[in-house]
Amino acid sequence: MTFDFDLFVIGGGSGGVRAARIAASEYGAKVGLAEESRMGGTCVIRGCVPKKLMLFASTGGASVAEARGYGWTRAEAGPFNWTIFRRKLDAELNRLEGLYRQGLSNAGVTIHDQRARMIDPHTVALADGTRLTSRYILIATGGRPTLPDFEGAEHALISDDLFLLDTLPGKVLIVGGGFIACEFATILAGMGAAVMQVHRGPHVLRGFDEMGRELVGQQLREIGVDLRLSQTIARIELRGQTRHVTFADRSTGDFDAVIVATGRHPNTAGLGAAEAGVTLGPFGQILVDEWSQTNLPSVYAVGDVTDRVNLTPVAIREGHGFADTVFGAKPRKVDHRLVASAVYTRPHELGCVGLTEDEAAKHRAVDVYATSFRPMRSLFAGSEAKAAMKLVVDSETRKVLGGQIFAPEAGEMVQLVAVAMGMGATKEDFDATIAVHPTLAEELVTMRNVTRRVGPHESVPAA
Ligand SMILES: Cc1cc2nc3c(=O)[nH]c(=O)nc-3n(C[C@H](O)[C@H](O)[C@H](O)COP(=O)(O)OP(=O)(O)OC[C@H]3O[C@@H](n4cnc5c(N)ncnc54)[C@H](O)[C@@H]3O)c2cc1C
Ligand SMILES: NC(=O)c1ccc[n+]([C@@H]2O[C@H](COP(=O)([O-])OP(=O)(O)OC[C@H]3O[C@@H](n4cnc5c(N)ncnc54)[C@H](O)[C@@H]3O)[C@@H](O)[C@H]2O)c1
Repeated sequence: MTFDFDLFVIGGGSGGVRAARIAASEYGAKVGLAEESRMGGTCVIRGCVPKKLMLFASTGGASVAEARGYGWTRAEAGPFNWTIFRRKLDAELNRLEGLYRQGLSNAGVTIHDQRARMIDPHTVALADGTRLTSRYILIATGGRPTLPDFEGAEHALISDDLFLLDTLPGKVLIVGGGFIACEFATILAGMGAAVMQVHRGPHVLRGFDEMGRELVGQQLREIGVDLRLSQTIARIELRGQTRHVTFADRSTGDFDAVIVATGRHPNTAGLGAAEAGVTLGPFGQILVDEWSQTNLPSVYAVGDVTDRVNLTPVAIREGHGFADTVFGAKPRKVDHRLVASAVYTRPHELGCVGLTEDEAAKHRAVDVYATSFRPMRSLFAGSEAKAAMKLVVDSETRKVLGGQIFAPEAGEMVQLVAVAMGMGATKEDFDATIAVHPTLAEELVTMRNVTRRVGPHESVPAA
């Protein structure tokens, strides 16, 4: 049987672009790709990249305050100009989108700037009605924000909208306690908005290590966010330009904008995958095996649409692994166990890798090494902000099972801890490493004493 393509990719985000480019440029496959919006997907256009640039912009005030603490007595940030930032942000995203397109074109990928839907295990239909056949189909359609079901939810913004604002709202309500809610509360507070954040649970960042959950919540309050825990939103009413919000406990508040960041779900609605015979999970995710293959031999899926670990580098690795396996005869699975990540809050961010203390202690005896201190740089400038680090160590094998870092640029540090842990480093390997001084990261190799022992040998007191 002949096909129009060897591979047809649905979705031009992190996973889809990488798979298409590698299959075409390294393995000579004839590849088509459909993207219904902008090339680059969530990360480049409405996720990691613009978010981090906004974060950098939001730290101007804090940097200047620190400079004053070092003797630059007349340092003054003045007001933040969103219009100038937006113009530069748009230009940067256009540049990056151009690079993604160029990369695909250079690799010989045929780009279709429209929505695609699956018809059968070898056929897709484009929005203009064109039908195309392919030996393999890769679904890489990502995820979409989940809107909670409350009255007036249509008056709320989602994270996609924040990069397109014409003006910065003065008074903002953020709903949620995950990555996105905590990062945007930090960003908007840094840019000068009055921010209230409501989260239904007792601590932000469900699923993270307790240490980080408590410290991020505390820091949000310290930077001026009015964090309300165990609280939810019941209704939004539009009163002129104002969002009048009623909370679950019947208290009310008026805001210029309400931002909902209550999770994301796999983007499979209207995709035709289920109708074509692909098995979906209960949340609409495409079910795949360790090779990213669905129940249909010709159909694979990578990235957020599979709801494994929803991060850009994971989607990229899955897309690359798929291309190597299917077109390069180099079978490559993705190991999802030791994926490091960071929550970009300020002044300290949270870097995490491996097991949390509670996860590790469920099945084995664990030694926890923890430290908390005021970093030299901010302390000198007059800040009381505390950094914290934790290593979770298997008592028997001495392997480091998890690392938590709450500090400036913790994402940069935890990346390197992940390398050591991937190589199976023990606590003694960390101890044998001579510190770089004076740095924050040296604490990772100088924590000598066990702070506590948890798990099956919990009764044994720490030395
Ligand atoms: C605000 C925010 C901040 C984030 N920050 C980080 C971060 O700091 N670090 C990190 O690692 N991750 C971050 N993420 C997560 C990261 O963006 C995703 O994990 C990553 O983009 C997933 O890549 P993907 O290829 O699976 O999907 P996506 O990048 O979402 O790409 C899917 C693409 O498919 C297109 N599409 C969908 N359906 C169709 C169709 N039927 N036809 C044609 N095209 C279609 C979409 O338009 C989209 O471009 C963030 C996410 C958000 C929302
Ligand atoms: N720095 C990063 O790497 C980064 C940053 C942002 C996003 N992301 C990715 O994007 C994903 C989505 O982020 P997110 O913050 O939207 O999701 P999340 O799953 O991290 O958090 C969702 C939050 O919404 C709350 N929630 C859910 N339903 C609710 C309801 N009905 N009412 C009130 N609260 C409700 C949850 O309790 C939770 O706190 C993340 O899981 C992550 O994979 C990564």
